[in-house]
Amino acid sequence: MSAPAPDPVAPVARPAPRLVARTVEIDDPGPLLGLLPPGAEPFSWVRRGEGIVGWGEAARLRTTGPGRFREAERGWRRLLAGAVVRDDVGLRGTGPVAFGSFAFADASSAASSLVVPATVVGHREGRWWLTRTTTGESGPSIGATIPGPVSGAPPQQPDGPPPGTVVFADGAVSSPDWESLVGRAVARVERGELDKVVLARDLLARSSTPVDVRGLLRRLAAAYPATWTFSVDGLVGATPEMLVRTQVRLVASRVLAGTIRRTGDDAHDLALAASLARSSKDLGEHEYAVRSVVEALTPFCAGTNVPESPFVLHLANVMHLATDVTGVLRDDVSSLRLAEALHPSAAVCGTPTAAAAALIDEVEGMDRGRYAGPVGWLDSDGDGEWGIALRCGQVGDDPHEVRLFAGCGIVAGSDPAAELAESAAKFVPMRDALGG
Ligand SMILES: C=C(O[C@@H]1C=C(C(=O)O)C=C[C@H]1O)C(=O)O
Repeated sequence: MSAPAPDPVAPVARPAPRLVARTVEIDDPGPLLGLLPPGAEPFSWVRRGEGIVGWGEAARLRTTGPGRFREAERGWRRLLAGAVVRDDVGLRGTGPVAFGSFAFADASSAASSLVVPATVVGHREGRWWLTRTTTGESGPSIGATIPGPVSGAPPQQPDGPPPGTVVFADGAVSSPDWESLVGRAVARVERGELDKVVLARDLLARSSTPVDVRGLLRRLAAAYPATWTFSVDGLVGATPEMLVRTQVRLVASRVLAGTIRRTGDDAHDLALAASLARSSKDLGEHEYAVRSVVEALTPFCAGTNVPESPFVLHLANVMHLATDVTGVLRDDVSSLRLAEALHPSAAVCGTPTAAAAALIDEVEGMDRGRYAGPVGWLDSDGDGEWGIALRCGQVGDDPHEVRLFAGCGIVAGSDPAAELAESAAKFVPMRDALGG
């Protein structure tokens, strides 16, 4: 006689998955981005060769809506509560880590995620490490097992295929329409409805061959060494803007706002940098962004340090006014909690935040998805690094397609044609990396 079928309504005991992570020190395996294997979704957070890369998936948390940060953080803590960790290195970013990327808007249809890769390789301060993480059901047996032995460094991978031929098409809004909506936003600012709004546009890239994200990352890192080269769930880019980084009780944020295009002529670019540093329009736009970050950080800090005037950050395509804000945290607060508090800063939304967000909703004509949202990673202590997802593109379900994004801060006196040209300059990193 066969066994009775299980009662479909009987409660099934389903213990939370248990993370089991092991970190070991390894010899220099060569460039981190060269380690990403073909055929696996790549995770990356790398600047000047340091940072972390990962592949494979041990665990994934998916959230949406206004509670997307809190829910992700709760999920991460739940995963860690039962984790079995052996970490022989003990640096920031060793032990289990989650890469994350969060939607810009509460109402976005894009899901936000925290993903724990099965393999992570990291490099910082002259040391390299390898973390392998698995998930099992919790229970007495798995609790006793640490994966191992962890073998040596993974090998460097051969270069992927060369980029295909890429054609670009308008995204949600054509260039002339975007210019006119910028004009309408300038009028609203000049009427006093708000001080600043950041408006973005998208471009659709179609490649003759499937896009190789690993190749994009390598080309972005080579051309933009001052940026953080990221890849999380198909969102790929090289951001110059650090929303928040924590290390024990120290917190830092790099605020950018105020932009000028480079010409390629060094002497002329130096003169442009000097004019940017004196431009009252750009200094005003920058001040809004710095203030929004300082106001969001202050409740968490025993003290903050805000330089009196910005410096000029030189990238290959543009130069930005930049301010590095630092602080000492009062309490044990995670980098993700701080990213939530800081998002959206006036660098990507505007001032006042609610009015700017409403105007973006009203006129931009697209869902930003995870563009301009926090992207980065956090570890089991809550320390991590969260950039703002800029100079990036979202690889589609069809790997021949990438949706690129760029935006500009609009204040009183902004010129729509100049803003369109600035947005074009901000597309350059991804356009070049795609081979277009
Ligand atoms: C919105 C973007 O960039 C932001 C807007 C800037 C500006 O308007 O000057 C500068 C840097 C970023 O904070 C983007 O790159 O898409």
